[in-house]
Amino acid sequence: MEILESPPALSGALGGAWSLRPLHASSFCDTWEASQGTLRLFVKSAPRAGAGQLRAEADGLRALAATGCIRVPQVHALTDLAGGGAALAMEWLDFRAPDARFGARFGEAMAALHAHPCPLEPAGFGWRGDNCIGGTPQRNTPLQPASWGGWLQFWGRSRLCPMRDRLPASASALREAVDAVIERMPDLFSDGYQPRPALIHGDLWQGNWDMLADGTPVIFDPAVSCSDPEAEIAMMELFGSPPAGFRAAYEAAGGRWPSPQRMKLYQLYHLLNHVVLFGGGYAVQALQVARALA
Ligand SMILES: Nc1ncnc2c1ncn2[C@@H]1O[C@H](COP(=O)(O)OP(=O)(O)OP(=O)(O)O)[C@@H](O)[C@H]1O
Repeated sequence: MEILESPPALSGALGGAWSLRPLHASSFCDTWEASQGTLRLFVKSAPRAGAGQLRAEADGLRALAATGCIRVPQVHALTDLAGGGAALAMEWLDFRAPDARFGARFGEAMAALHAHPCPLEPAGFGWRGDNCIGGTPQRNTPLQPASWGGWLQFWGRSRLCPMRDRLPASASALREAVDAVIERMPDLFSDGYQPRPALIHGDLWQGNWDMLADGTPVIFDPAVSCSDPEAEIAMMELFGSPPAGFRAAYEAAGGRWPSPQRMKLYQLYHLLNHVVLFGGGYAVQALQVARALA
């Protein structure tokens, strides 16, 4: 992606006199290191098309920070840019390679987040606004009651169905398999598990967590919602895996690992998203998972 915002314009939008160093461009935004004296910020800027995604990211970071359970970059400013764009400035964080005890600290922090009371009022599944998963819009229309039945409806209506509808026309077998999974969903809870809504990061692949110099785990680039926490673990297990020691600490602190069937159910959503975004071999993998569940 080309750099869309000129450094002087962005510096002005952030309050002036910032020295800006371009870092990289993702599918929807540019990233910058902004410095002013000893103050450093990590800044994302996006044109109109990506501005909503940045606003949702800021909202998600603030919601995660408000739980007090896990470290996220603090939002410094969310600013409008000319032409309907937006810039999200957050504190600059220096990461280190995870140490031997990192997984345990991370597992404890995630268990605390998943045990934290659902911030939606009244409690339910979804979120106060839609956001994006990767570059794909994610529907979060809140759904009460916060019961097992409510969760099944939410995962069907707001997760699997919208993603199924975005599949390419050529993916008719996959669409049918997804429909069969939706029908079968109640059977995947025959162990009596009753999910309750908790705030989850929502997109916790290996590229969205790291460690600070003092050992503190940090999560960033969220796609939050109030969901079954098992869905978070399933995502962590899909692309890469949680660090050594995570699972033992997570379970010791009261977190629950998904059953093999629900692991697949929740991973299917992200695999479908990868078919939508990248196509190719993800369609084969998604079809295998869907057929194994249906
Ligand atoms: N607050 C921060 N301070 C310093 N570096 C950061 C910060 N947040 C993220 N980074 C670095 O920038 C990289 C990209 O961040 P992030 O995932 O939020 O951006 P993105 O544009 O959505 O990227 P991608 O498209 O790769 O997901 C991260 O992998 C991390 O190394």
